[in-house]
Amino acid sequence: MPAESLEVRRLSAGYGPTVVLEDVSFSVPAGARLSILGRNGMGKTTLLSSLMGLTRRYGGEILLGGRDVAGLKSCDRALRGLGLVPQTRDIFRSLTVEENLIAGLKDRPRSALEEAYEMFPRLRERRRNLGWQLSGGEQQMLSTARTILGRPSVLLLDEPLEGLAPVICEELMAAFVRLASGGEMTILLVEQRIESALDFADSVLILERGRIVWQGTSEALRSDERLVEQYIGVGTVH
Ligand SMILES: Nc1ncnc2c1ncn2[C@@H]1O[C@H](COP(=O)(O)OP(=O)(O)OP(=O)(O)O)[C@@H](O)[C@H]1O
Repeated sequence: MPAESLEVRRLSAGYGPTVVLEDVSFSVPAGARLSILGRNGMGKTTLLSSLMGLTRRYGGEILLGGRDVAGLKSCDRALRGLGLVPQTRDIFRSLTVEENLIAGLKDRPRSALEEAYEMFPRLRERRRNLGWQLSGGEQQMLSTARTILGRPSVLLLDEPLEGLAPVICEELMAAFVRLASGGEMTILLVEQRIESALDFADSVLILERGRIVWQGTSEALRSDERLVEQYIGVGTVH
């Protein structure tokens, strides 16, 4: 499935009676890369979960390739092309690495597993190990690889670098950039490391208490230290 555009219009969502996201609107062209920033607890994970249909929606539209998927169940959104790599690394702990990857293939041939092993050689070495036997970083690799194997048209990444060694982080970010620039996927990234987030993305949005307080290009944010300090709470971005 090639990359598709994503447009979110006035989305409000939360958990049970608690509204977390309010009136969130943004759009990402097909094949573009967006980073979502904000301090802890500001709603970044809730935004990705809401796009995937895992929260309660109070209002708004989610247009994937121009068609509203907001009324669809999570599994149907996945079939339409949305793919989430959650912060919780939801791998099957009692299945092997290879069985986990096979579960992500959807209707693709088994030979496609090679793509995952090329991206993460460590997973090939551990392909007969069970999910629970993997380190945190390896679980992160497996969760990411399994979602990418399904070839989503819009990929949602929730802190995919957590627990990975710096050299693997760099390789992984380069792989994400290639997937987007090759027109294969549109990518939304939640990432705490602001430098990685800015290096990765064309554009950025900042969430504060469930609302978008700033949207613009990575370059514009990089050159405005005041904004970074105000909304993200860190100093200079180099
Ligand atoms: N399952 C849930 N039920 C009720 N409230 C929740 C639930 N998950 C998150 N929240 C609340 O929603 C708000 C936003 O949380 P969220 O996890 O989306 O923030 P975040 O920006 O991703 O934070 P972090 O950077 O720490 O991961 C917080 O106030 C949090 O307490």
